[in-house]
Amino acid sequence: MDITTMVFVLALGNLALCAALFFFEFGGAKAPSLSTWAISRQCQAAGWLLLYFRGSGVAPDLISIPIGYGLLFAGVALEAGSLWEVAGRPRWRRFAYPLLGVSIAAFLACYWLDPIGLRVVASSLILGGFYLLGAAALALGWRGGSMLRRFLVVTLALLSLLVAARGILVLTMPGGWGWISNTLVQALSSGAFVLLMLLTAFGYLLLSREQLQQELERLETTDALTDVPNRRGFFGLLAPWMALARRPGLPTAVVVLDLDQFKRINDGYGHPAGDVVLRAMVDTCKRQLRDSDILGRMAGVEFALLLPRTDLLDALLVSERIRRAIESTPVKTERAMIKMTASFGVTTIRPEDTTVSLFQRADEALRAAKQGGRNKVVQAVTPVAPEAWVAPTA
Ligand SMILES: Nc1nc2c(ncn2[C@@H]2O[C@H](COP(=O)(O)OP(=O)(O)OP(=O)(O)O)[C@@H](O)[C@H]2O)c(=O)[nH]1
Repeated sequence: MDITTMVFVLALGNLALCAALFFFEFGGAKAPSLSTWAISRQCQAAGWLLLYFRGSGVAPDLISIPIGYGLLFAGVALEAGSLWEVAGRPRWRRFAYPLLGVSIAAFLACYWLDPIGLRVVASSLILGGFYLLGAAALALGWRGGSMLRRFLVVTLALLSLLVAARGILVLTMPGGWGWISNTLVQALSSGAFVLLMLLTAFGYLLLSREQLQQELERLETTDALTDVPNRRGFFGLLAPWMALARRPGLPTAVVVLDLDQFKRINDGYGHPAGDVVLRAMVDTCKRQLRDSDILGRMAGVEFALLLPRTDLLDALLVSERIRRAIESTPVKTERAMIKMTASFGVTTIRPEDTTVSLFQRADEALRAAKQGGRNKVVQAVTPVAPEAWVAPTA
């Protein structure tokens, strides 16, 4: 395949991607990285198309080269940017735009000085460099990353180096290096562009799908509003401590807490304000807990605390500390400073406990706290051991 056909393939490939993205239903919440990526594809499609018109003699060099390459640089820079966005670095524009400006200026200077040799050097190094930046963004998630991500990092890096190698070879050995002629490197670099187009497209889409899958899995066990384990997540984390309670050693405490008269907050200030209060309450609780303690949202405004290696007395002290912290930390919302309180039911896991009996006991204590006037910490009633029970005498 000659170079002009290769460039045509690149233009058509990118145009096809643009068309698919145009008809893709973004929905209400359009991911910023996806919009950036769509724009990057449009720039690349336009750039390659202009270079194809130049190759087939339709567009004059003076227009097609600066504009065509400018669009290509912008497209590849934005593509790298969308990968930085996916990697959780939304401020990539601060660096990418100045770098793109400098790159275009350097390319124009090289083109003006030497329309063939230096132009090839500059374009290869700039494009290879931007692709390498995209690979670097993916490499940030190497540790703990999937095999797909690692494969993409390695192949993108190798192909980027192949693209840049053309520029380095032209610069250092204009006549080629042994059997590695410039024509061969040019063909390889064009092939690399096609592979880069396919790999970045499939890679980006598969990585997005992978991220979505991970987020769905996370949401199965995490409460979306407060970002703490939900009922299912909490029970999962509780299971090993239930098993451990059958062995001798320090007990593990479980506390159930419920915000008092929350309906009033919702009715008085609105549901969004209620959500703000819930999030703030979780922050307040977390500040009072150890790293090993676990806070979970059981339902509505009821939360549970798992305090490993904590006896009843310490659990009561922790609960009292949290109660006071909640009471003395009004939450700032758009409409008002909202004060709130919470009630607590405290118990420890017993060897014979099931999750049902454990929570029944804690819930009873919580109910007692509510009935006793709210904003209270109440410990669960300890059952009387059969041997300690003495029948009353008549
Ligand atoms: N804003 C907001 N409100 C919630 C959420 N989940 C549950 N609620 C509300 O929280 C209130 C909980 O009310 P209850 O626990 O029945 O009673 P309460 O008003 O808190 O009174 P006591 O528990 O008896 O002190 C209900 O009005 C729910 O609609 C949520 O995610 N966000």
